[in-house]
This record gives sequence, C-alpha cells and structure tokens, in this order.
Amino acid sequence: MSLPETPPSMELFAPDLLAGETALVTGGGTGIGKELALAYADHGANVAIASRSMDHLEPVAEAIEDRGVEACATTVDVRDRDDVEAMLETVLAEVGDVSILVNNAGANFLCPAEELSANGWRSVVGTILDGTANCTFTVGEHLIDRGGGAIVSMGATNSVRGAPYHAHSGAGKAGVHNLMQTVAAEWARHGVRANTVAPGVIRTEGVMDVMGETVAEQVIDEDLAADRLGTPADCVPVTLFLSSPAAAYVTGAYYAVDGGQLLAPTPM
Ligand SMILES: CCC/C=C/C(=O)SCCNC(=O)CCNC(=O)[C@H](O)C(C)(C)COP(=O)([O-])OP(=O)([O-])OC[C@H]1O[C@@H](n2cnc3c(N)ncnc32)[C@H](O)[C@@H]1OP(=O)([O-])[O-]
Ligand SMILES: NC(=O)C1=CN([C@@H]2O[C@H](COP(=O)(O)OP(=O)(O)OC[C@H]3O[C@@H](n4cnc5c(N)ncnc54)[C@H](OP(=O)(O)O)[C@@H]3O)[C@@H](O)[C@H]2O)C=CC1
Repeated sequence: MSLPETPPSMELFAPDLLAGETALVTGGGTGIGKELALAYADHGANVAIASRSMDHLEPVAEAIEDRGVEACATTVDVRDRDDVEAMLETVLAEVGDVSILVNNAGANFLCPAEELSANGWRSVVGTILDGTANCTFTVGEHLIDRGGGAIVSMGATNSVRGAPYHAHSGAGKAGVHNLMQTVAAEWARHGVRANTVAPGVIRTEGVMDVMGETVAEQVIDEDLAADRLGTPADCVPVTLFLSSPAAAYVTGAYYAVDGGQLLAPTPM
C-alpha cells in the first residue's frame, strides 16, 4: 500500500485563490516548474516562466493562456545576474507587477566528490544557489518596492541529509534553505515572505536522467515510507498555500514534500 495521489489543486483550493497576482516561475517549462506554472494559472494568477531554452517554455505559455490569464515566456540563465535583471524587465513589461517568485530552476548530476571538477561544482552550485540568490535579490527589490509578496524556493531533502554523490547539489540546496531564512528575517517588515519547499524524489524527466530506473527502484524499496516516488502534482498544494494569503504568517519555513524520505527507514 502506498500513500495516495495528491488531488488536483482545483479540488482543494478556491479557483480564484490567486486572482490578481502575477507569479514568475523559473524553470517553468518542465517538470515541477511546469506543474506549478499551470496551477498558478488555474487559480487565476498571470504567470511568467523563464529558463534557458524557449523550446520548453513556448508550449507551456500557450497552456497558461488557454486558462484565460496572461502569460510571458522569456529566456534567462539564472547564473548571470545581468540576465536575471533583463528577465525581470521583460516580465514587468509583458505581464506587469510580479507578486510571487518561485525559484524552481535547478540542476544536478550524481558524481563522487573526489571526481567533481571545478566547473562541475560551479555549474550546479551556480544554478541552484547563485541562481536563487540572483532571482531573489533582483525580484526581491521589486517586491519591497511594491509593498510585499511571496518567494518560494525549491530546496531538496539533501539540504538537511547528506547523501552520496550530492556534494554540489546538497551544499547548494542547504544554501538555498539558509538564504530563504535570512531574507525572511530581513524582509518581513516589507511584507515579503520567503519559504522553502523541499521535494524528496519526484518523478520528472530531469531527475530520471540523473538517477535512472534502477536507483529509483532502490529508493522506493529502501528509503520511502510512501512506497512510491513523488509526482510534480504532489508539490503543488504546499507551494500554492505558501504563495497565498492563507500563509500570511508563514515565513522562513521549510516544508518537505518527500513521502517520508527524511524519516529513519528502520527502528534503530
Ligand atoms: C534529491 C535530489 C536533489 C535534486 C534533484 C534535481 O535537481 S533533479 C533536476 C535535474 N535537472 C537538471 O539537471 C536539468 C539541468 N541540467 C543541466 O543543464 C546540466 O545537467 C548541467 C547541470 C551539467 C549544466 O549544464 P551546462 O551546460 O551548464 O554545463 P556543461 O554540460 O558544460 O557541464 C559543466 C561541467 O559539469 C560536468 N558534468 C556534467 N555532467 C556530469 C556528470 N554526470 N558527472 C560529472 N561531471 C559532469 C561537465 O563535465 C563540466 O565540467 P568540465 O568537464 O568542464 O570540468
Ligand atoms: N525532481 C526531483 O526529484 C527533485 C527536484 N528538486 C528541485 O526541484 C526543481 C525542479 O526540478 P525538476 O522539475 O525535477 O527538474 P527539471 O530538470 O525538469 O527542471 C529544471 C529546470 O531548470 C531550468 N534550468 C536549469 N538550469 C537553468 C539555468 N542556468 N537558468 C535558467 N533555468 C535553468 C531548466 O530549463 P532549461 O533547460 O530551459 O534552462 C528546467 O526547466 C529544481 O530546483 C530541483 O533541484 C529537488 C529535489 C528533488
């Protein structure tokens, strides 16, 4: 028996939960980011999505518009601060005020620490941590100027539990968790909240490329109380909640969406 599926967010939350908001989702053309972008649109928010490849973004932008809200798709490499500033200019010009930032763009590969090249480290930590910082500082300034907003960053369970071959990814995600706490502490007085959602192992093309089916089966058998991998849909409700007025008093928090991956798998 595994944990049941998460119902579609439209069965859980009011359809107009985020009407009048504009969400910017990095990495919004694939995997978890795509599911989040479509859910924001379902609940009435205008949605901007940004990543390196327009190929990912265009079909999702069309699906967002099909939901009757405004969409913007723009390219960005979140590792580059100038690029991130240009992304925000484009989004502000095309869909107006941004009130929600989702730092979802991410990167990972499995590599023994002693074999990781300097460039391999930079590539992953640059995307996860520098990328989250670049977007948080750039969009954060806008959120402060407009008098408030919500930031949700995709962390990972490896930020609080080291795991083999995750030196770059785990360290980067730990930095994300801490960065969200810091800006939460600094920016509450500006009405800006910042929280972390930490997925466990969520079945996306990106993660399956990283770990493959054999490791996936091993994780399910040995590590997951839920007895199944997560799905992008599992990440939606908590992220919508954290973006909404229902979380008005929630900031600096860390929510694992991991099917119990952080629990000890054995009694002792
Ligand atoms: C609990 C799970 C937590 C998180 C899960 C997820 O995030 S799932 C989501 C997962 N989704 C994604 O990851 C999607 C986005 N991912 C990507 O874009 C790429 O996978 C990227 C991260 C390599 C960045 O691309 P890029 O074009 O910027 O970089 P590039 O190709 O130029 O390589 C840079 C350096 O990295 C080196 N290197 C690369 N692979 C390996 C390897 N297997 N082994 C060793 N090293 C490797 C490569 O050799 C080079 O170093 P060198 O040789 O110059 O010293
Ligand atoms: N799936 C999982 O099991 C887990 C995922 N996570 C985190 O959740 C988030 C989403 O993961 P998932 O959906 O699986 O991954 P995907 O591989 O589907 O998504 C990663 C996204 O990030 C974008 N991206 C990567 N590098 C950059 C960059 N330098 N600049 C801008 N965009 C970039 C990619 O688009 P493009 O190629 O167009 O740039 C892609 O859309 C990530 O932060 C990931 O670390 C955390 C724990 C577990």
